[in-house]
Amino acid sequence: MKKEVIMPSDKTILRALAGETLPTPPIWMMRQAGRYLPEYRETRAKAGDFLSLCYNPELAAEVTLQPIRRYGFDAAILFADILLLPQALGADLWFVTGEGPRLSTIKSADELSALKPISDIHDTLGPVYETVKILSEELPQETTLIGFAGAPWTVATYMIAGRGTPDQAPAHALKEENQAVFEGLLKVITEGTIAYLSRQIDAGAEVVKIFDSWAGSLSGADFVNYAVKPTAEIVKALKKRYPDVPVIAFPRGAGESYAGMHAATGADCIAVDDGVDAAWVAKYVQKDGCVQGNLASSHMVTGGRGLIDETQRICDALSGGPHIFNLGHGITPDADPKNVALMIETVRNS
Ligand SMILES: Cc1c2[nH]c(c1CCC(=O)O)Cc1[nH]c(c(CCC(=O)O)c1C)Cc1[nH]c(c(CCC(=O)O)c1C)Cc1[nH]c(c(C)c1CCC(=O)O)C2
Repeated sequence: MKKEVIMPSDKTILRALAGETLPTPPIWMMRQAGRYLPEYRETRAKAGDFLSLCYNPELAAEVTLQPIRRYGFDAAILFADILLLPQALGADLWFVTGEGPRLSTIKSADELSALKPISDIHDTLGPVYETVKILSEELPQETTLIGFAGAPWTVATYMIAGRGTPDQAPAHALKEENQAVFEGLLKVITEGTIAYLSRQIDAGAEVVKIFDSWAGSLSGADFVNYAVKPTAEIVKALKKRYPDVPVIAFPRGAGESYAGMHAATGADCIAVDDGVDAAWVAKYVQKDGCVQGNLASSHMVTGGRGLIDETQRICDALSGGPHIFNLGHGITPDADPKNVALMIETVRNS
């Protein structure tokens, strides 16, 4: 039988990113490959630990595909982590079970200059590009492949503190106490991210997303200089090389500063967290282009009528423009896989 050929422009995620208002929003979910899925836990156990999974192209591709098989999401996101880039730059990286990441820290000019040159990062990141390549061959043809990296500020907060922090205090302290080292580190991460995302695109990523998970802890001029500008620089460099590859920017916690972010960053789509109301997003953000979001991930734990009503409310509020349905942040390990199916069913019948 002749296989129906789906052109890239028929992929719903790419159509939304190009600015099209679709009758039903396409959907994917942050951390869709993760610990809430028994099949993920099984593959992770086979890999040994989280980082071994990230650097094993066959198994990383397998966990990326699991939520696509189970749910038929419209996009797959490469399975990797934003902290692989610091590791590729020479930082030590390990994960403490139940606690999160640990890294060697960068706080001085000497530590900054001891990082590897950008051209060396691909030695470490090669397996990630291989994962992308496998996925671009194995994904269903209607599924869009998203590559990603962390935004410089967010990655810097981990490199400076050596771990996740509730308030990013060590990064704020370095910013005040040694601006040259702080800005030098952002510059290295910015250049590394451009190189890293370029290789992901070369390997087959059709969209890239920049995660600025801690953007919300910057305010005023700092928000502009350290969240908006580095992301804008990455977008500009990628657009120059790959004018047709859409970029999603996620300045989490930006609040009112989400307004104007399309123009400020040059991104095709702004992902919004659940700290802003969908009706507000429609009026002040979606008027400028595609938006992605923003169901609170707690609904994946609680489910029921609350999940259905809130999903419908978000779909309705954002139905007048380009919208990709997603959570406001990653799904948590305690989520019930049945609630994910309920969310998808609700979106597709909205
Ligand atoms: C800040 C950040 C990190 N990583 C990431 C961010 C930005 C997004 C966000 O704010 O959540 C991004 C990320 N991390 C992971 C992905 C894969 C793709 C996806 O499914 O979204 C993506 C896009 C896998 C992962 N990254 C991590 C896991 C869990 C690891 C495990 O299996 O034990 C997964 C599936 C580990 C990780 N990685 C990181 C932390 C703080 C942790 C520990 C917290 C936790 O355990 O959830 C750093």
